[in-house]
Amino acid sequence: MKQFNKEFLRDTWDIIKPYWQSEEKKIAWLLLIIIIFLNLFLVFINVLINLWYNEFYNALQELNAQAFWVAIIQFCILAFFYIVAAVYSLYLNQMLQIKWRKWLTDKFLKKWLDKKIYYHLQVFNNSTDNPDQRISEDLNLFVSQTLNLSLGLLNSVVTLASFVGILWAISGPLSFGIFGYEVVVPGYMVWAAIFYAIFGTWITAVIGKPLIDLNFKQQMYEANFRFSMVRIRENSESVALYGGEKREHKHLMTNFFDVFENYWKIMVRQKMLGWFTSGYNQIAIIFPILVASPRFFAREIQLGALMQIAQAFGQVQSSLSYIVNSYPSLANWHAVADRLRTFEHNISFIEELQQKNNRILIKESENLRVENLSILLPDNKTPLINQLNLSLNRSERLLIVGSSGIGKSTLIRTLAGLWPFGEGKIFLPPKDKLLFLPQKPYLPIGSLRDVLIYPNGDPDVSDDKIKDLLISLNLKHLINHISEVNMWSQILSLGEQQYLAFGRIFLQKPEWVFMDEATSALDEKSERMLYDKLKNELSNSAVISVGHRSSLLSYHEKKLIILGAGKWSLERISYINSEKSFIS
Ligand SMILES: Nc1ncnc2c1ncn2[C@@H]1O[C@H](COP(=O)(O)OP(=O)(O)OP(=O)(O)O)[C@@H](O)[C@H]1O
Repeated sequence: MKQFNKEFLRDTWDIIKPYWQSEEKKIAWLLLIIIIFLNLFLVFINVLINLWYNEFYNALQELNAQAFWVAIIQFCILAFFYIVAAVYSLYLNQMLQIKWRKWLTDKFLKKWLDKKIYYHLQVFNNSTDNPDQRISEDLNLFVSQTLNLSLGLLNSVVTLASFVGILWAISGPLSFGIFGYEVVVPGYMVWAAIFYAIFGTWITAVIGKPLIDLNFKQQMYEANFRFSMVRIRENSESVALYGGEKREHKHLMTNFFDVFENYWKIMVRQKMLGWFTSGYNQIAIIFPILVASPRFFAREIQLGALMQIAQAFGQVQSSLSYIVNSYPSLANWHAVADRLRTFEHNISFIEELQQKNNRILIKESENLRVENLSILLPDNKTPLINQLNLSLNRSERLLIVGSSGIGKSTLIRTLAGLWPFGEGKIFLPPKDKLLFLPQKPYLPIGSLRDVLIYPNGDPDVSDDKIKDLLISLNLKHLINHISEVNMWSQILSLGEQQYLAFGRIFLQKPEWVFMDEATSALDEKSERMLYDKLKNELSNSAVISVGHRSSLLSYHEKKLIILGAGKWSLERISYINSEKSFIS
């Protein structure tokens, strides 16, 4: 098993502890205490049922009908309390699990989405595979396994302690002669149960050990297989246009082959285990009676005591087995906790990276001002832009140009506070006055209304206003679908998506608009229409655009040319005449 060292325990405790000290701590502790109480109560009823065995079977042996009926009524009462406690123990346990999971999910989601960590994890730290899986599956497993393992162990220890005493008291000593000596084994049934349980669980562990690793791999292979299909779904059009079905099919079947092959290994292993555990469990029914029978036939004990011994033996053996068997469960729990720990460590790594690289100072101000801004690649050496200085008022418009891959988007990323590599100062108006439109228009899953008000628009904006906007954006055919929830990014053309993204500007009216090739999929006429509308409706808003087309020049007053190797030049765009032709 992986090591339960100090570091592991400290990190795992750090994941467990906060919930029990949070604002939900009262209800959490109350639920936990009730669950523990119910578990102990169940053990107590088991002890009473064990005593009942004695009376019931003695009544049968003595053909005592009255005692028989009294025992039946006693059993009904015990069974009633057992059922109520068992049902509520499970119900409250699940309630605690889902509450704890909800709290942890919220915490992890916050951490992941806070300070753009999700973005930086993806771009700068590839070792965090599938954060989605960590937050959905691993948190679920962690919570359920932590509770079930600790409660299961508590239950087993208390059961073991209660029944070892009973078994010791009722089993009596076994005496036999060996080489002429009289050997007396006190409480011999206890030793028999310990021997039986340890033997059984040891063999189970030996046969079942490879299953831990196999089950872990099965989860991973299933996730890979699922993810490959999700990728096809997301890129269905591209795959269809390329006609890549054969290649995809082959790839999916290669992925599925891992699932198949691993499952086959699990099957074979489980069959081996099945031979043993079925036999072991069957023998467990007869074994204690067999071992206790000499005293029964010697008339030292009655049928009642014999059955009581058998039941107590079963309890001791099964709780001991649980404790020894918790080995694979603990290994599984360790693996889950490890994945959550690495996730947390990677988040801290990114936070450190952000701190270390915070040589780009971003401060609030009324207008945009950039002072001595140098932007580097993530190697922290290769320059994209050196010592950039520029300023922009609210009424000005800046066009950023340069060849592909030269660093235009990276400058926008830096202004947005996403790019940590470099140094210098950026003075920017407050975040709620800015709107960034990225190169790939992002349409969240939801209605067209949700798409348009994303991320911070007014949710109560009237349908009429949205309809008018859609009409003005040449999207009249969408006005009857305003409230239709859909994956719009899969339905609308790229140009239509850029229209919608642009629509956000007219609806949300930001004072500062940053656009990274936000009209690249539109024809020149549509692009002009949008920029004209922008000029008319948001005449007091500053615009910073990245673009390749010369037709964009007429909508801007300044031009920043990024030349490569850190070089740049900033120029004022001057009109030659009013016929929309320009030199810069
Ligand atoms: N996460 C990253 N890790 C390493 N290099 C990166 C990363 N992101 C961008 N780059 C590199 O930075 C350079 C500038 O990229 P950027 O996206 O800013 O170019 P661009 O001028 O916007 O290009 P285009 O006009 O094609 O959109 C490119 O060489 C790119 O490969």
